[in-house]
Amino acid sequence: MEQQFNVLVSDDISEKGIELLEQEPGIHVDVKTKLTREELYAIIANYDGLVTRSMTTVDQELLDHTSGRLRVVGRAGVGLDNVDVEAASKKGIVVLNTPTGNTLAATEHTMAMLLAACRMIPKAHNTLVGGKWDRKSFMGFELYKRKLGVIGLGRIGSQVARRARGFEMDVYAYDPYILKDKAEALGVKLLGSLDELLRTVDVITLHTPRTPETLGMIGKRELELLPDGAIVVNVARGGLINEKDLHDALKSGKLRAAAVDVFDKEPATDNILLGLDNVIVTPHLGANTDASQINVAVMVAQQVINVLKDRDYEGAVNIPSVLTKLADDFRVYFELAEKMGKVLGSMIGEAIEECSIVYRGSLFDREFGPRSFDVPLNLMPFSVAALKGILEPKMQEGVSYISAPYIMRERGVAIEEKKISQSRDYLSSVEIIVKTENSTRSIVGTVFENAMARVIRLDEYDVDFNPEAPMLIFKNQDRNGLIGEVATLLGEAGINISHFALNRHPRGETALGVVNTGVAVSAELLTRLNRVPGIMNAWVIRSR
Ligand SMILES: NC(=O)c1ccc[n+]([C@@H]2O[C@H](COP(=O)([O-])OP(=O)(O)OC[C@H]3O[C@@H](n4cnc5c(N)ncnc54)[C@H](O)[C@@H]3O)[C@@H](O)[C@H]2O)c1
Ligand SMILES: O=C(O)CC[C@@H](O)C(=O)O
Repeated sequence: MEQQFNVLVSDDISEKGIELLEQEPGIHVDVKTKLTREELYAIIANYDGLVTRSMTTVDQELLDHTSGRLRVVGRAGVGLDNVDVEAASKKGIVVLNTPTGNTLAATEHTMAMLLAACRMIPKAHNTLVGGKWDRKSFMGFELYKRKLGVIGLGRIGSQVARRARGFEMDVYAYDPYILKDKAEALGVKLLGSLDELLRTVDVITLHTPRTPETLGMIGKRELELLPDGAIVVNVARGGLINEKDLHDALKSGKLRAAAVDVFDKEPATDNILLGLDNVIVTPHLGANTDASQINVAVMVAQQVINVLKDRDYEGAVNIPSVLTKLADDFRVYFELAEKMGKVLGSMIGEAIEECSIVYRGSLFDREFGPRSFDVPLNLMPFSVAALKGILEPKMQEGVSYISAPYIMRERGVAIEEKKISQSRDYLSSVEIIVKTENSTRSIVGTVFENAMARVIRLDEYDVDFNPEAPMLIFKNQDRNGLIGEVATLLGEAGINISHFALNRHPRGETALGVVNTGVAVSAELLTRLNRVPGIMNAWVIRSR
């Protein structure tokens, strides 16, 4: 008899997704939305799959009520703010999302918001509905030949750029992680810095994920760089623009208008922007179209079925099945490769052109091919972990073990794997080498006999550390007293150093320091550290 699987749909998703689940033999579906936490705790142990949108919080507490039966959580949409992916991974639960399913909906909403802001359509509508025939107050802003600045030229940013070209706008972009060729193919001019973009364009539209780097990326200083009368659009994520600074720039007339779909805190019913005349707001409607809701529901339903029926699936953000198939010593390498990738990804500030992963030692001689591990692009599982680690600091929610190789390929990054049976200094090691237009960075790690994973070299520095984020890494001119100054600044900020490693460059003059900081160094402290005389560069490696 065919095995039966129970799936709970706990948020409103399109009927089409539910039908797909219902039609699948061996799957029983319950749709129970708006459950209280207690109601959810009481029934979750009966289910093999859970399908959510953003209303169900899948946290440790809920997972503790699953009694080991739950195998997959599917999120219809992109954001995983409501899912504790790490806790799910630890329980071997696959977490899926559908980042491509609502790209066009968010793109079209961006265009709608931009046009509505240019012509103040909501206000004009309200005036007429209120009985006033006022044409004088609504002088519009024409897009033809105006300059659009796209911040983040990924899936949605690229589609917005295409449509803006249809309006015959001159399109510019700032995205340090894509190659010029991609922008050129879209007819977009890629600029080297955010400041340059802001000084160049008349309108900006944001399409980056929310990461520590993009959080607050547009504030008072950045808004000042825009020409007077500029327009700002945000259909990406709350927090990318400082709301108070945006409010002030709208109020002072520095900005002509803003169109905002996403907010620091949602629901945003008492947001500071709501009282302004020249702002257009929508309650996070970017993905709200029939087509996109059908897309994400069908995609998530199909993926959930695939996981439960042991078929191939694409959208997993974690990959517990690979982890559980790897023997213990390889699992340590898998985790090490991801952490090493994260170190390099946090230190690289421009588009990657090549990425090589070199495996040394007979340990890696065996076959790790696709038949055993279902790994995309036939890569070794450790390479996938490394690629995810490299991308994560700049992407977060959009990157998974499955998507990382495809994202790299889409960005034109050449990926190479090499196995060298002999390893000179250690029994085995993994090296990741990343090339960009202006630099090459590399990191080498090994696992000692007691399963202790260590980095043993970073760039040209032989430095031994546990790559456990949060960390601070810095390069400095080798001078007396500098380490003391760094330690004092960290101490003053209440940071308790748990490990400190330092080594000189083989040719002297410079050194590299690695500090395990326990908590992430703030942006402000990083600026102060970068100002210490002799510090050439400092980077923060965050845990999430
Ligand atoms: N409003 C909505 O309902 C809605 C719907 C879908 C997606 N979104 C949001 O839209 C955003 C974009 O989604 P996407 O699918 O295009 O993502 P994507 O991952 O395809 O593209 C994001 C791009 O941002 C770039 N980027 C990262 N850090 C950057 C930085 N510091 N400066 C400039 N560029 C940077 C990346 O290189 C990438 O090219 C995400 O935040 C997503 O959550 C919102
Ligand atoms: O409407 C939703 O579910 C959220 C839309 C979007 O921000 C997402 O995270 O996919």
